[in-house]
Amino acid sequence: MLQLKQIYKVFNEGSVDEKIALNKLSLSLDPGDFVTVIGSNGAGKSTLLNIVAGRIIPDDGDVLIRDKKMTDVKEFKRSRYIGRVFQDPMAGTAPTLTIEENLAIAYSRIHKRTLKSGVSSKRREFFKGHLESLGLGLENRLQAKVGLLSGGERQALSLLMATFTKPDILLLDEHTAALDPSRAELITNLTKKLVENGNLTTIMITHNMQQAVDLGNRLIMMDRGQIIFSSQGEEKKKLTVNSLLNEFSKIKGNGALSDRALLG
Ligand SMILES: Nc1ncnc2c1ncn2[C@@H]1O[C@H](COP(=O)(O)OP(=O)(O)OP(=O)(O)O)[C@@H](O)[C@H]1O
Repeated sequence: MLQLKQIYKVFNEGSVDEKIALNKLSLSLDPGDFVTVIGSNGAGKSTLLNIVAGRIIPDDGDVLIRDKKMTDVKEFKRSRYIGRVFQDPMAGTAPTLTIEENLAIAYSRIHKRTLKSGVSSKRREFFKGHLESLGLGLENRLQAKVGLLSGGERQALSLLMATFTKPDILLLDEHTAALDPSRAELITNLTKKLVENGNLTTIMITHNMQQAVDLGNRLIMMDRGQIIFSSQGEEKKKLTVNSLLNEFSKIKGNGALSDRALLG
């Protein structure tokens, strides 16, 4: 579904601030793969997502989605293939528009010709059905302005908007990090459900090791622009936070490394 081939990205090349963000990174995801991404600050995790989304163009290497080269496909065009949820609950939705208007915009991303002024009753029922699946009662607040929702509700809506159009790739950029623990748990559970139901190919960055271990069928650890550890299938199911920390210490050759060193 997604292939990243030898992706190389350097910022401020040739200056004292030169930073190799991704160093010939390769990754291949099958349909339905759900990979959690961990790594220290500056490891290149966000750059990776930005390159998949088309926000950043790599200096070298290829991005392929469904075997189609994305090199010349601009970010706004890629949004047809890609759903994304950011850390900031304010980032994925329009506050001055209603819940159903926000959903209509997300829907129009893939069904261009169906964008009309107003929302038809059939479409409204469709939206309601999806909102019900969140279990937050938002299906009864279709006309509420999104700016009035709580951070957790807004992030749940962002998640729904990013997934209900069944994107080829779902990108989750620390999307639970800004929420309080109970809301974060709610969004984590919703993520699990929506990804499983839609069999969505997903990349999720997290600084929460437990979340990285619990979610998905694959896990990668990044450091200095490279994947330094990767686990999947049965092996991934057996991972624990401690075994991951041990793995990181072994690779970095420093037994004294702490959770904090890995998570930044
Ligand atoms: N637009 C940019 N200009 C210059 N340097 C950048 C830019 N974006 C990222 N970098 C640098 O590239 C490296 C990788 O950054 P990136 O944000 O991808 O890391 P990250 O793993 O997501 O880190 P964090 O966990 O702190 O968010 C860092 O050293 C960062 O300072």
